[in-house]
Amino acid sequence: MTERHTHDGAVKTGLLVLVVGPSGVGKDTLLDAARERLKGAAHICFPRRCITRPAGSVGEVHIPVRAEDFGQMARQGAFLLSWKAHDLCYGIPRHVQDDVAEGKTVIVNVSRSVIDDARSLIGHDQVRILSIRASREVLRKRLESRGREDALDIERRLARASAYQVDGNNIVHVDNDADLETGIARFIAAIEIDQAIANRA
Ligand SMILES: Nc1ncnc2c1ncn2[C@@H]1O[C@H](COP(=O)(O)OP(=O)(O)O)[C@@H](O)[C@H]1O
Ligand SMILES: O=P(O)(O)OC[C@H]1O[C@H](OP(=O)(O)OP(=O)(O)O)[C@H](O)[C@@H]1O
Repeated sequence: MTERHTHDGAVKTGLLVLVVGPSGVGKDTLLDAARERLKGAAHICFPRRCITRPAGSVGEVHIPVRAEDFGQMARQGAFLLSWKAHDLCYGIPRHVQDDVAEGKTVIVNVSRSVIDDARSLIGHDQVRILSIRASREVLRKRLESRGREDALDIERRLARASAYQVDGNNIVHVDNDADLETGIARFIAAIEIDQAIANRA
């Protein structure tokens, strides 16, 4: 277990917080709000993801990577975690492992399919899962309102919603089925619970 001692002697245990949930549930929106509201917490970081999605697309600010370069980057060890979804490739930069080892809390949006990989790489006790939930009807409305995908891609994303079950330990479910401010408050509260647990570690 890696720890970092702050100026007041408090012990900060490194954490990798994985934000997961079906497409359209609100992961990126909640992360953007948390990034803004927690920007004063120096030990909490929200790294950008490498995605083969064109720069400037609707939604998250990501690190654009050309599809023809992604495979080589992965083979060269550029990513701690990587996966394919929605005809895109996603990578979490390798430095995240060092950030956690230095005692930081790192919060990232990942596929449900890589949760066990993260637990194996980082250690079960240092991985927390924030599982964002909303009904299928809400998912459809949000994907349509987002306007980033066409009708076929929306149907494919909705079909994928039930493709994975989130199980194991250190999971906090966050229901994002109400108004946005309520969802943000619940999300921030879940992060603060993780911080309290880490401080007691
Ligand atoms: N609680 C909420 N209430 C209303 N709209 C929301 C809420 N959470 C997210 N949204 C909207 O739903 C859409 C999908 O959110 P997004 O963060 O892109 O989801 P994900 O990253 O999980 O695919 C966006 O247009 C976003 O503004
Ligand atoms: O494997 P799953 O758990 O179904 O997740 C599929 C993908 O959706 C999310 O990405 P992204 O946020 O770019 O897509 P979204 O905004 O449509 O959720 C997540 O980071 C995965 O890359």
